[in-house]
Amino acid sequence: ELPQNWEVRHSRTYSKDYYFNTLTKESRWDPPPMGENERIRASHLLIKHKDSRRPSSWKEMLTPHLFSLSLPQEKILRTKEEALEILKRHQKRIETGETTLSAAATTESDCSSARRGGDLGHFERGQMQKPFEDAAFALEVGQLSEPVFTDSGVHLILRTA
Ligand SMILES: N=C(N)NCCC[C@H](NC(=O)[C@@H]1CCC/C1=C/[C@H](COP(=O)(O)O)NC=O)C(N)=O
Repeated sequence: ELPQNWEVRHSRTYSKDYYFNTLTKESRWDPPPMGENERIRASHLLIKHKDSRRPSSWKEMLTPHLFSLSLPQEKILRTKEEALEILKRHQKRIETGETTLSAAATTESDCSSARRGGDLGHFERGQMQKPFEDAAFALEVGQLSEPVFTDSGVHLILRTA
């Protein structure tokens, strides 16, 4: 059995079989391992903090700062610890069924995916920051992660496919 999009082909030049990926057009002599280019789908709720790689978000722009200069992208000032506390409150509300990850992400996530209920679409290994990828690929479909830290901030991840 081969991962999705891979098939066995025969090389007449070398008179031996090889493996061809009909999607990426890649060819290999050795069979690709199962689960290597597995694609999953996930949504997330991201709470950023002052040390995030991009410490600003659509939400900060909408928060009316009466007396501060309305800079194009307000800087997020909360600490990483404060971000974790905020995320843990959302985690509890989702785990108790009081809300859903999608509803919480829509209003609370600092990622632009908030407008899609946190949906990041399908992705393979190699696309997301490693801590996020490892956590997402370890989830069963329908399972919610514990808080995950990346350079973006602190995430809750729900694997959806
Ligand atoms: N394929 C899809 N849908 N988009 C490309 C994702 C690129 C990827 N992004 C991430 O790893 C962060 C952590 C997990 C989700 C994610 C979302 C970030 C978080 O916000 P930011 O730190 O960028 O301001 N917003 C968008 O990229 C990366 N390699 O940087």
